[in-house]
Amino acid sequence: MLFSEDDTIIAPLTAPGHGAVTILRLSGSKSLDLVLTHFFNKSFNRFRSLLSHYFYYGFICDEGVSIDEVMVVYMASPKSYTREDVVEIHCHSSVAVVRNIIDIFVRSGVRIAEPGEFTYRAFKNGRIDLSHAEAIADLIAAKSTMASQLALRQMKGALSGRVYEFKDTILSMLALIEAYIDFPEEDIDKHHALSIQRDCELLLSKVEETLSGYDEGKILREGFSLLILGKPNVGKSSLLNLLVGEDRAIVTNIPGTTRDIIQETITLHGYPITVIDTAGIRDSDDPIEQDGVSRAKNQIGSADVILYMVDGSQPFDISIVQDIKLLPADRFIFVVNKCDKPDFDFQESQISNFINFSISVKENTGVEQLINGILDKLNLNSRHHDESVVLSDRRHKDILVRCHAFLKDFIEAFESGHSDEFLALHLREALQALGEITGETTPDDILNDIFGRFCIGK
Ligand SMILES: Nc1nc2c(c(=O)[nH]1)N(C=O)[C@@H](CNc1ccc(C(=O)N[C@@H](CCC(=O)O)C(=O)O)cc1)CN2
Ligand SMILES: Nc1nc2c(ncn2[C@@H]2O[C@H](COP(=O)(O)OP(=O)(O)OP(=O)(O)O)[C@@H](O)[C@H]2O)c(=O)[nH]1
Ligand SMILES: [Mg+2]
Repeated sequence: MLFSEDDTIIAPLTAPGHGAVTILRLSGSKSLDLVLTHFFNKSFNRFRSLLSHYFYYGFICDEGVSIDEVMVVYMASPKSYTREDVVEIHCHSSVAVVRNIIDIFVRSGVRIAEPGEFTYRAFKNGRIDLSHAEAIADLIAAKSTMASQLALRQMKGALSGRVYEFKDTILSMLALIEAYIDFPEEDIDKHHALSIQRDCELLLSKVEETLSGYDEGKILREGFSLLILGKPNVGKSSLLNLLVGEDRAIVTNIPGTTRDIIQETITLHGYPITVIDTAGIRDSDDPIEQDGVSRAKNQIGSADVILYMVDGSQPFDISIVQDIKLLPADRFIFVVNKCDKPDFDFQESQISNFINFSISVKENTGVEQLINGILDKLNLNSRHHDESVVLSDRRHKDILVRCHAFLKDFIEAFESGHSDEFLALHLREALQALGEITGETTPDDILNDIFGRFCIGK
């Protein structure tokens, strides 16, 4: 059982203790009556009723004692966030005031809402589907403009629109096949068979196209990590500072300056990026520095892109080749720094197998090309600002992969002339999978998990 659904619930929509005003939201059939009992105008008379969607000024009182000066808005069912009667009380943010007002309602039988419970009611009452609810959570968590735009597109139905379109196609194929189930002696006529085959192929390619946007969608939503590795003193921390736009890390000309992992999140070309600066890789007797070096190496497995930086004004250190062997070729870029120095002399042949960029952090040259190189490595430049990307959630991706497999099973069974019942089964499995995106067929434990991730008041 997820949440009980017929009681009236209350929670702050905003974080109490921060800012000037806190919004308390009540949802459920008792909301209006209970607020009317405690809401007085400036002459300290009770309001007899409230018009829906109008702001009212007044005082919340408890047994004749005024608790706070507030604004109240009533949203009559079904034109509200939850589709139930909703009343918002906009009160002052004092922790004491907020607690006192909530207490008044709890004493009258109102329950404190669980995280995600208002949105769950909006879902249960059919105002939004599940992918819309998930998009609301994404929007709240969005760290960059592009991530918030992506969430907003999903909220407006970009993903569910596609899912409903897929379902319609499957339903019409199913209708044709089911029509034949009642006449087992009849074979599917050529014309129908051709149209089923064509529809299914087209559908498969649309599902594939949607899936192909996932990598970019995931990066838009969650960003990616950029790990900076290299020998000591090559300019790793200087690059971090340049990208972040402030002196975040200590920079000195003493090799071994950085010891710990330093990470900062920035936005480049709209993508949220976590830049990770590390200790220079070398053998050292200093246990602190050694620990720093192993921390640096531990990041390799999880980083999305790895910059390996060398100092082009120094003779090529052969142990660089050893370092590079640790790095996954598909995720790493070689950067030669300090190209401003007169003794800069880097022999490309030494690393000719790798994509490489010459830069000067000091003079900020070559850095924009490097950034483009990083985005290329993640295939982001080519599809920049692509409105067609609608898939960013692992759950949705896994469902579409399952749906694709069921459709493949179907078309194979169809071409091998399996029974109509068997064919219909594959199509129903595909429909069932799609319903988990929009919420019609999502198991309760997954719903619990999704709504449990919301913050209080949502
Ligand atoms: N004061 C306040 N600000 C807020 C919210 C809120 O609930 N209260 N929101 C959320 O927490 C967000 C806005 N989202 C909302 C989404 C739907 C409805 C709503 O009432 N929808 C109805 C009626 C629409 C209409 O009036 O045309 C519906 O879709 O049927 C309200 C807010 C952000 N700002
Ligand atoms: N000429 C020149 N000097 C640079 C450049 N980038 C960094 N430096 C200098 O190189 C020295 C080392 O820079 P850091 O950024 O501390 O190097 P690091 O790789 O973080 O060093 P560790 O933390 O010791 O591993 C500093 O004196 C920087 O000012 C560059 O592009 N050109
Ligand atoms: Mg450093």
